Amino acid sequence: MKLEEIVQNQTFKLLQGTLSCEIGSIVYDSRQARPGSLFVCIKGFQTDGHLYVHQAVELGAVAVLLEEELALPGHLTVVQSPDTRKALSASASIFNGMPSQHLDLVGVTGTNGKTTVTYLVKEILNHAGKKTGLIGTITNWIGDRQIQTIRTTPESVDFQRLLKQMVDEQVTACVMEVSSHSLALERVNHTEFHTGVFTNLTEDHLDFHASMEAYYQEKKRLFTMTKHNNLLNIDDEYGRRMAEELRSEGYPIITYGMSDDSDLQAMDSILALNCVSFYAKGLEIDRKVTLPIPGKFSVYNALAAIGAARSLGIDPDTICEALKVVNGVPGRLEQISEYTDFGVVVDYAHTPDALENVLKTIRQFTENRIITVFGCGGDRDKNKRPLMGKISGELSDISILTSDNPRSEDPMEILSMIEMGIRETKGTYQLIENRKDAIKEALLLAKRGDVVLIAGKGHETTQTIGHVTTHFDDREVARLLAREAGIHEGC
Ligand SMILES: CC(=O)N[C@H]1[C@@H](OP(=O)(O)OP(=O)(O)OC[C@H]2O[C@@H](n3ccc(=O)[nH]c3=O)[C@H](O)[C@@H]2O)O[C@H](CO)[C@@H](O)[C@@H]1O[C@H](C)C(=O)N[C@@H](C)C(=O)N[C@H](CCC(=O)O)C(=O)O
Ligand SMILES: Nc1ncnc2c1ncn2[C@@H]1O[C@H](COP(=O)(O)OP(=O)(O)OP(=O)(O)O)[C@@H](O)[C@H]1O
Ligand SMILES: N[C@H](CCC[C@H](N)C(=O)O)C(=O)O
Ligand SMILES: [Mg+2]
Repeated sequence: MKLEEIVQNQTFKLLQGTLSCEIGSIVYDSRQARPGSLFVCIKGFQTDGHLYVHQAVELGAVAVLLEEELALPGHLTVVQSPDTRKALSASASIFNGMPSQHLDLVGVTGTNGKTTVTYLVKEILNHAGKKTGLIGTITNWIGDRQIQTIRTTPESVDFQRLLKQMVDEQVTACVMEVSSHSLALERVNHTEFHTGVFTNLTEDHLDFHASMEAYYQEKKRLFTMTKHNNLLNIDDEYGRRMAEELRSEGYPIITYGMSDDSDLQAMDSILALNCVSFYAKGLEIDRKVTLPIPGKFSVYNALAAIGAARSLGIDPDTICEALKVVNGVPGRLEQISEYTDFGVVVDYAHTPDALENVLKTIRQFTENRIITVFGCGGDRDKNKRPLMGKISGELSDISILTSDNPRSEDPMEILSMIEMGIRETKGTYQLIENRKDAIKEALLLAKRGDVVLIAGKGHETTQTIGHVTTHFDDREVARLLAREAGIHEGC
């Protein structure tokens, strides 16, 4: 595609060269440049893409889109933009043929529940016989083909390319997680969402967003990009506020929750050990729904999925049949079946709200004590550390504080921040920096009827300490320790 076509609707200044040059790929990382590339310089949080133009040119880039003027070889085309992040997403969308216009795209945002809701929606759409795409934290899917991912919501170039691939492979609907980072960093601009879903908004990512208000405003941006419906959880205070604001701004909304004024309402919920069931009223569902995932929050996730599926025109019978038999989501309330005397559950709760919900859910079904192993990520929101400590102290019988991707921070420093919160409670706790040792200790302490909750890493298969990332999977560790314990007893 010619550069003039790519930048046609953008504000830019041609500094040198010609817009009629042919572009074969768009890259924002100099290391990805190849002959025919357009290299877009992004001023980032860690470094500045302008520093790597020469590497991109050496690798074959023929054009550069930048913010700051640089002295560059005369054969290059150089275009200046006031905001290269915005220019990147606009260019990526045009370059890939505006793929979001050729399939039904559902965007799910909120602090907790995005991955779970996207999995539920995908299962419903599969059940309805649709070839479906999924973009999110654990993995991406094009129909039955799995594609690895490192981001919850990819950078615009990678995102638009993936959507185009889906369109090329006859995917008719895609459901994706839209993180607040992606909204703030313009990753999903120039995208047409069929339906938007808001799960909830609670404390997280305040390292990145200046305040809860800023976090809320970023999330809200998704709902100004939707063509058909916006589904909002009005039992959440931010969801209710968003519904009121969007309604008065003229955007289409559908509300869901347990409140009487919800368009889609869950009534008479039954929360059982391995499932939830409720009567779903509204959106022509009007019947009992069962979901084989426990916890009150599963009722909300199911409502969100039902609403999204109805918005896409899926009939109520298909939705309910699909929900009845859904598979659990990897690393979300995943039980480690090797343990029979006591329960062992791995869950991705890494925010105060998620930890509270998951502990309250487990408490309902625990005969004896809850032993919780958890930590907090380094180089991430520090405010949540004492909050999570307090929640675990109040809702667990024993807490074992340990490392969860300490990244560049001192692991013990993170633990002492969590400890500040737990100290406000009467909870018993230990600090064990090494995560495997911490899990082992919890399993040694566990007695008949207890539940060991290993929280924070869920499906993750790595642990990052300093700049070193090694293989680590809570589920594997728990299974390995079960085998070791078995061998030990056998002797
Ligand atoms: C805060 C944040 O999201 N940062 C993202 C952002 O980084 P950045 O803009 O600061 O980039 P940078 O590293 O300073 O580099 C600047 C530019 O130089 C380029 N560069 C760099 C080195 C080089 O040799 N050549 C080169 O061209 C880089 O490609 C980049 O374009 O853009 C990068 C490229 O897309 C991302 O990799 C990076 O994600 C970082 C690693 C990250 O950890 N992001 C997390 C917080 C994130 O996005 N998480 C959300 C989930 C959150 C949730 O809901 O829970 C997600 O959607 O995944
Ligand atoms: N609707 C919900 N409300 C509150 N907590 C939830 C909800 N759904 C799931 N959780 C809890 O939050 C954890 C994370 O769930 P999930 O992965 O679905 O959320 P997410 O929004 O995708 O998270 P991330 O931002 O890390 O991608 C789960 O392991 C569970 O403990
Ligand atoms: N999407 C979240 C995941 C956190 C998971 C936790 N295990 C950690 O590493 O902090 C984030 O990037 O903040
Ligand atoms: Mg997720």
